[in-house]
This record gives sequence, structure tokens and C-alpha cells, in this order.
Amino acid sequence: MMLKEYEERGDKVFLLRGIVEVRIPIKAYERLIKRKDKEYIISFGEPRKVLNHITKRELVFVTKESGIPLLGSSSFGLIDRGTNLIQVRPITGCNLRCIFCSVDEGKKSKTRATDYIVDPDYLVEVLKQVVEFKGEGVEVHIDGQGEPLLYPYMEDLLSKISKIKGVSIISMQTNGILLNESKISALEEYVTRFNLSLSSLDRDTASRLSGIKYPVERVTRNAEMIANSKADLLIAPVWVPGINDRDIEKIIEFALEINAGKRFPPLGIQKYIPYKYGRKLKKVMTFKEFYDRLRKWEEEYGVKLILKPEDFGMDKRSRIPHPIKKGEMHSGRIVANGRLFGERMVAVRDRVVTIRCDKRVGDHVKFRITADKDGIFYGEVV
Ligand SMILES: C[S@@+](CC[C@H](N)C(=O)[O-])C[C@H]1O[C@@H](n2cnc3c(N)ncnc32)[C@H](O)[C@@H]1O
Ligand code: SF4
Repeated sequence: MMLKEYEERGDKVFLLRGIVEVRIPIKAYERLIKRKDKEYIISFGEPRKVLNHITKRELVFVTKESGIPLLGSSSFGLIDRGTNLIQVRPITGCNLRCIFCSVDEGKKSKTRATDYIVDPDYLVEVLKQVVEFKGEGVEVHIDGQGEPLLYPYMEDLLSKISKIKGVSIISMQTNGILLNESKISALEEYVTRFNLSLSSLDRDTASRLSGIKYPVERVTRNAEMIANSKADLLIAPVWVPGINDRDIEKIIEFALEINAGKRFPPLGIQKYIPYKYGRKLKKVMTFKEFYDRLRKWEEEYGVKLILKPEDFGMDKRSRIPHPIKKGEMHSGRIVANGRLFGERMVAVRDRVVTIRCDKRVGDHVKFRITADKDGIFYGEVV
């Protein structure tokens, strides 16, 4: 809701240490004080938090008014890794709990403290600027630390992205569970390619991998419907050694049978990689083992499995200039809690920087930028 709407509803809007806060006044718990021409509120009540209905984590609404920049974080917003592909991350949080998940997503995550949801108009506004900088032939890839189809404004977002001059491909990474016939027919108008994560066709194995009672039939039906739609389909299993070794061949056969990959490769087999803050499994394959096996299957099935960026029309492009650099000292306001426990997000020069500290949202901090990886910034308080 806009601030005006809160005021019209009769709620009071207060300026609290420079942050606009909306509170429904409950006299017993709040006391008003006046300083100069500003009203401040002292609240003795618990702060109100919006929670993600699946993960039950704090959900931060990233709007233009929130002062949270959309560049600089790997959790939400936009990522430019120096190619014609821009990653768009509208939401965090997931309906699955994959045992291999690189971002430790879903309920009962041990590492994730906060979820984010981005206002679609804000996302489109900043994306337009990035696409304009990149030039023609841009791929917008909707992905995220979580399941993108949980985003309630997806159709609106895609419709607006499809109108941006310079965007030639819209692709989406999804676990496909939330799709159905009507969703697919709505999304096929905008989505050029769905990358569907499907790691087993066996219900028990898929359930073990996803951490839920996995609806195999629903996902395979969705895969067929995508393959028969205007959109292209790429099936992207994660090969988890010791668990789905026998399933990968069955998935290759399934992808070929339903004619996945009209314009792009039909399969994008991924090797399980243990990530620092992801879920760890004991058995890990070497890259040699992985590629040797893919090469064998390529011969056996006559299908391309070792993929290169060129297979997706990707090329190198200048990066959007970074207004802050590694080693520099800055100070800024904490605009939100960070994605991981103990992290905070600071805004500086239209970028968000992740730092570790125990100060609160609204406080100012001085910090040094310690890392800049593809425009994703980390800092250390000094
Ligand atoms: C983090 S998920 C987010 C999008 C969506 N939830 C999904 O699963 O498609 C992005 C992709 O990374 C894959 N993935 C997750 N954890 C991985 C890991 N540890 N190693 C390799 N790939 C992984 C997923 O299977 C998926 O294809
Ligand atoms: S891999 Fe994707 S579907 Fe599985 S838990 Fe992680 S974000 Fe969710």
C-alpha cells in the first residue's frame, strides 16, 4: 500500500529516525513526542513484521520508496555478469527443500534469515536502464534464490519486460511444481524458454531429493505441455551421485521423447556442487567423471549435453559501471536485514552492500568494501 492509502485509512504515518514508519496507534503501547516540527513515536509494542507464508521468515518488500537498491545483492534484484544475459531475481523462498540446494532454501533453512519480494514496477524501471546500456539482443533470465513462480506478480512483470526494447529472450528457471495448463498458456506469451529442474522420474527418489512428497506426474505433464507450447523447454536435472545415477538416462530419454529443445538444447545436466552456504552431501563427483559420462551419453543418444554459452546465444558485453570499488571506505544506512543470519544490507551510491554487524535497520555504519564479484558487494564494518 502507498503511504497515502495508509493515511486515508486513518493510520498514522510517522517519521522515525529518518525512516517512514506506519503504525496503527494503540495508545497504551505508544507515546508521541514532538521535536522541532517532526513527530516521533516511541513504541512499546513488538515491531510488526510481514512473514513469508511458506518459509515463515521476515519478508522485506523491496520498493523504490524503501531505499533498497536493486543492484549489488545476489538474493534479489538484478545481476549483470558482463554478458548479454541479465539475471532477474524477483523473490526468495521456496516450496521445496532439495537436499542439494545451493542456497539452502525452503522451510527450516539453517542459514537464511530473511526473504525479499521486489515491486515489479521498480524491477522493470531499473532493468530498462540496464538493457539500454547493454544494447540489442538481451536475454532476461528470471531465476533466484528460491522458486520464481512463487512471485505473485509474475505475469505483470513478464508482460512489462517483454515490452522493453532490446530484450529478445525471456527465460525462466523453475522447479515447475506451480505450473498448470492455464499458467503455461498465460506464460508462453512471454517466456521463450523454461529451464525445468527435474532430477528424477521415480516418485521415491524425487521425494528424497526435493524433501517433499514430490508430484512426479504433475511435473512431467507440465513438461509435456511446455514442449507443446510456444515456449521452449530445457530439462535441467542435478546429478547427485549415489542417489539419482540411474535416473539421468531416463530423463534424457524423456526429454527426447517429448521433443524438448525446439530452438535451444533439450537438456542441461548439472553436476552437484557443494556450496559454502548450501546443503552439503558426502558424495561429490569430479568434473572429469562428470564430463566423461556426458560425452558417452552424447554419443549414445545423439544429443548435445556439454553446453557452452554460445548454445544459448550468449556473448560478452560491457558491465554496467560500478560506482563503488573494492578497498574503498564508505558509510551508509542499513536499509534491511541481510539474507543470512547476522547480515545487514547497506545502501550506498545506488548499490546494496552486504555486511555483518549487529546494528539495526535505520542505523548508519562505516565500512570497507571487501569484495566485488560481478557487482555483488560485501563489506566489513570499520
Ligand atoms: C537454486 S535453483 C533456483 C530455481 C528453482 N528453485 C529451481 O530449482 O529450478 C537454480 C538451479 O540450480 C540447481 N542447483 C541447486 N543446487 C545445486 C547444487 N548444489 N549444485 C548444482 N546445481 C544446483 C537447481 O536444480 C536449479 O536448476
Ligand atoms: S534447488 Fe530450487 S527447488 Fe530446490 S530447494 Fe533450492 S531453490 Fe528450491
